[in-house]
Amino acid sequence: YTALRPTPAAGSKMFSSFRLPTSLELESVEQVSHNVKKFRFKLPEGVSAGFPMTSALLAITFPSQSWIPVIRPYTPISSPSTPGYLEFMIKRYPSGKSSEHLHSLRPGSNVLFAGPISGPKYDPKFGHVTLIAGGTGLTPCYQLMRHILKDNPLETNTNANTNNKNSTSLSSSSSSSATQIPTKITLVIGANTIGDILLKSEFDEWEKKYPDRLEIHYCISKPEGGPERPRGGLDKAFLEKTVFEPKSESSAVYLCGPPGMEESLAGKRRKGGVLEDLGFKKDRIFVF
Ligand SMILES: Cc1cc2nc3c(=O)[nH]c(=O)nc-3n(C[C@H](O)[C@H](O)[C@H](O)COP(=O)(O)OP(=O)(O)OC[C@H]3O[C@@H](n4cnc5c(N)ncnc54)[C@H](O)[C@@H]3O)c2cc1C
Repeated sequence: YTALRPTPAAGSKMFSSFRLPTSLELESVEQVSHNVKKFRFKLPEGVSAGFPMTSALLAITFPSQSWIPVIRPYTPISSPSTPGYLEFMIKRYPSGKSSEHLHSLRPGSNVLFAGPISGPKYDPKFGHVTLIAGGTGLTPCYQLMRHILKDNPLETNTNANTNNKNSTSLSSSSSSSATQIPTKITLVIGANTIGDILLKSEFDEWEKKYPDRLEIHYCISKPEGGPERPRGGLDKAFLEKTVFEPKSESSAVYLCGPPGMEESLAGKRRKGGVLEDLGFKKDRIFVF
């Protein structure tokens, strides 16, 4: 997987190779919804983030009421190969030690970052990737999607795969085929309201730009003007209707969301769970 580490431009350095926690200056803050802000931190000149897929960085903060540092992982939404800055989408939790502190910061403040810490690996041989996200669980899914669709648009997939709902054929062999098949993506998003969906305009744009590679399903628990769905709407019945046939050797699923959602889909202590019931292989179920 080291091949997935982005190649820096000649002469540039990578933040992820810094050994010690590094203080970064907050360049700008944008309120994107009632409880989410987008933060842009300056990277030193000529330095790109350079983290491997998938990764998060650790923010080390010192909220005023806390005498020990608070350390929390956050997923950069900016490209690892873009020099000059790092961006995050961060939700404020009521009484959240780290998130309330970060939301109180103004441009010019500094935050200490360490890492990266590695999340689940991504293999370009996956012909079809299903991403299931609840709440801020969208940020790692966004990071991986951007990598698959944009940063590495011409990845080679040598395993034949099932790429549409009507096809149930398995990869007939793992041997290479001459054709290059770009990885397809199904994204399933769970949120309270449409307004709570982070990065919605980016997803809309990608859906238009990559109609043959990307399909997005929304599971909204409080739809405007419609009946409320019970909490935990990302259940077996919903996924059965939306997720592609996961029977191919090259299908993988990644999920990130509240602990209850992860447990129900990936199983308690990763045993059983809805995704296995739906036919995903255990070693192809990844939790961020
Ligand atoms: C790998 C990884 C990547 C992450 N990336 C992001 C990201 O890009 N953006 C982002 O906003 N967050 C992200 N998180 C979550 C983040 O690390 C913190 O957990 C979150 O900001 C809350 O920390 P806190 O100190 O503010 O809250 P705490 O002081 O730890 O908790 C305060 C209250 O909030 C509740 N709470 C805390 N976290 C959650 C949660 N995830 N879901 C529901 N309730 C919660 C707690 O139950 C508690 O009641 C990520 C987490 C992981 C593990």
